[in-house]
Amino acid sequence: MSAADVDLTRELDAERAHLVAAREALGRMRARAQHVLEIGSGVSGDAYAAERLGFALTRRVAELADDPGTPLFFGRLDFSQPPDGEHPRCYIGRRHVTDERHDPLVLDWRAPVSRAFYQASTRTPHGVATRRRFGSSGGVLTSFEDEHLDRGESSDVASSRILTEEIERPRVGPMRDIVATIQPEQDDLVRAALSTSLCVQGGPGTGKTAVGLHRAAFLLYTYRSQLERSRVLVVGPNSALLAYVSGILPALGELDAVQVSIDEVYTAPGEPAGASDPPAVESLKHDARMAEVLHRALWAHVTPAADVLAVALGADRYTLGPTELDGVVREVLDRSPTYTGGRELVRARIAARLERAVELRRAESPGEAWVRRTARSRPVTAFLTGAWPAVTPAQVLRRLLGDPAVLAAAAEGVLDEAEQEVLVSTFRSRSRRAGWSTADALLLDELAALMERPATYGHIIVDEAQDLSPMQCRALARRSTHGSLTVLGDLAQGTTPWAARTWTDVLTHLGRADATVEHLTTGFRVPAVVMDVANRLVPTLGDDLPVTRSLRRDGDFRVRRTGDLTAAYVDEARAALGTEGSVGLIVPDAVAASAGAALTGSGLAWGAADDLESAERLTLVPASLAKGLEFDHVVAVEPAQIVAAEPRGLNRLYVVLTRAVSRLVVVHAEDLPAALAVA
Ligand SMILES: Nc1ncnc2c1ncn2[C@@H]1O[C@H](COP(=O)(O)OP(=O)(O)OP(=O)(O)O)[C@@H](O)[C@H]1O
Repeated sequence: MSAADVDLTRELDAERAHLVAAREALGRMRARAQHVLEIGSGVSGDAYAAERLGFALTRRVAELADDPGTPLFFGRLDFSQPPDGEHPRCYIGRRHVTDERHDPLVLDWRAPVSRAFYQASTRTPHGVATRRRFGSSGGVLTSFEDEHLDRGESSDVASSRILTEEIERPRVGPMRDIVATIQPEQDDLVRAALSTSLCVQGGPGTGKTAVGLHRAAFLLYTYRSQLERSRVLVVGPNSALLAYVSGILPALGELDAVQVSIDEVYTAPGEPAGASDPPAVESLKHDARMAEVLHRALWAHVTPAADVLAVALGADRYTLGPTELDGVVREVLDRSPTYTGGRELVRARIAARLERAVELRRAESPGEAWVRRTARSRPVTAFLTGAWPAVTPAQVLRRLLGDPAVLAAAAEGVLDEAEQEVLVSTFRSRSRRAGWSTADALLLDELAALMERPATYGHIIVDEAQDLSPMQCRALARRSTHGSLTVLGDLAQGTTPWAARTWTDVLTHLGRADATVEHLTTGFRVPAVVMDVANRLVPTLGDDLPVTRSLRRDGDFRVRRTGDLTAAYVDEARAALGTEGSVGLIVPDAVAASAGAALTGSGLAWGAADDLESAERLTLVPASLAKGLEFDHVVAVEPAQIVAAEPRGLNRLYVVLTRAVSRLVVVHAEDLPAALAVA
């Protein structure tokens, strides 16, 4: 061993000793939190406060859990000019660890000081002399790399072995966090202020999902007290992607974000579901024009007063005539209330008018109790039932879709006759027990929000946002009226019939037309040999879409033409299982069931794409569920059939071809789509 090697070994030993000390300190922090929890749960008093305290303490204990498979820090900064009040040397990790004197042993990656770890360069050193990155295996430090920024040394991903290894490591199990290797342009997005609404356009594998989730963790840390009340919502396209990424925030110590699929945002738990709509009807229900139709349909329930309203007090009778009643209704309508709130306001104002009439005649107030009773009295309620009836979203929608005359009145000048006709005929042809369709749930949510404003979130992060319909955007917009949004997506990967062609459309429907669109163009997932093939499709997918430049020089791409498709893909799946990492067999939706049977029949164990519990290395993925997922080895089956299956079939194929982390094999019997075949 040379003298330099001896120095390096000594240095690594010193770092390992720091890791041991940090682990011990974390253990003490956790023991203390556990102790406080035990004392706290013995404290009696206000049950609500006790429950909240217990919850906070339990969470604190959970946050301080140590994962022995991951070192507590992944980087170190030596400052030549430390920021005010900071130590000249800082270790950067997933959470703060302090010793018994409260001195920091590890700084949370989200702390302001840690920013320099991600951003420092020779040009803008942020006071950093040396940046150290640690390599590790199974929780043990195995190596480190130094960049002496003060000597003009700076490495990028390509020249850093530790960064390259992290990016190229096989993917096994769910998606992991990227805190150790966040790139400067990603870091800018992660750390944007809570008040900033962002839209991130990026090609496949450029880290949009990762950026969104790390942004959630950053915001929850930086604006803790504000967001504890107002909450963060993370929205994904489907349960398969949520299952893949749902472990990241808990691994970063954040247990409080709500993660749901887009349908879950607006599906009311109590409403029966199960019906489906033909594609044309579904698209119509996702169209922004439906908002106007629903608005009119609901407010059409408010009608002029027909009779005099009379209440008695003792022997006296007090009345309000139709003109006066209509005046009250008009005053309330002018305030643009919600339907339910407006109804209650009319009730209160009528009671107030009657109170005034009593006061005028008797020169004394009838008393608060009388006013309250009168507001709830039979005559007042009867008037409201006629002029401003209590209705539910389901009643309004059933009447609208079930009665051509009601629909015609609400849709006049908005939907043409053919559109009205198909809405009604589809609804009428449903069996009584069919329940609502997913698109109906969206309409019900729109109606419910006209009646009562929904709870809002402090921040909403929405992934695969290119696929949102105008009506889905509205459902998110009304849940973020007081908050901000992070909108992530790729216009080239739009596959829904209503997928956006421009971000301006999406942002406008989200009520954030002024949000800036940021671009990510470096791909971290798909190797260059595979990306080059997928990029051939890009010119056919939309206007002015950028191609993605892959950072990865490894990887492999093959095409296999066959007369026996099933035998060929089973064979490829089996061969792929012989190598390291995860395997995704992506098939046209129509053959998913038979592919499952073929795999099982051939003795290959496999898991379903949305099965969180599956421990199988082989996953069978219908093309429509591939979005956002990734596998080391992808076997993509029959591109022509994937393309033919839907109007945006080429976009779907682009999604399918960009799921591979290392190797892609395309297996086909039919000719390849022309856009792909061009070499
Ligand atoms: N800075 C980084 N360091 C290491 N890995 C990264 C980095 N950025 C992204 N990755 C990895 O690249 C892969 C792709 O990231 P991600 O899924 O977030 O991309 P995406 O843009 O959402 O892709 P898609 O559009 O295909 O859904 C993931 O495995 C992610 O962990």
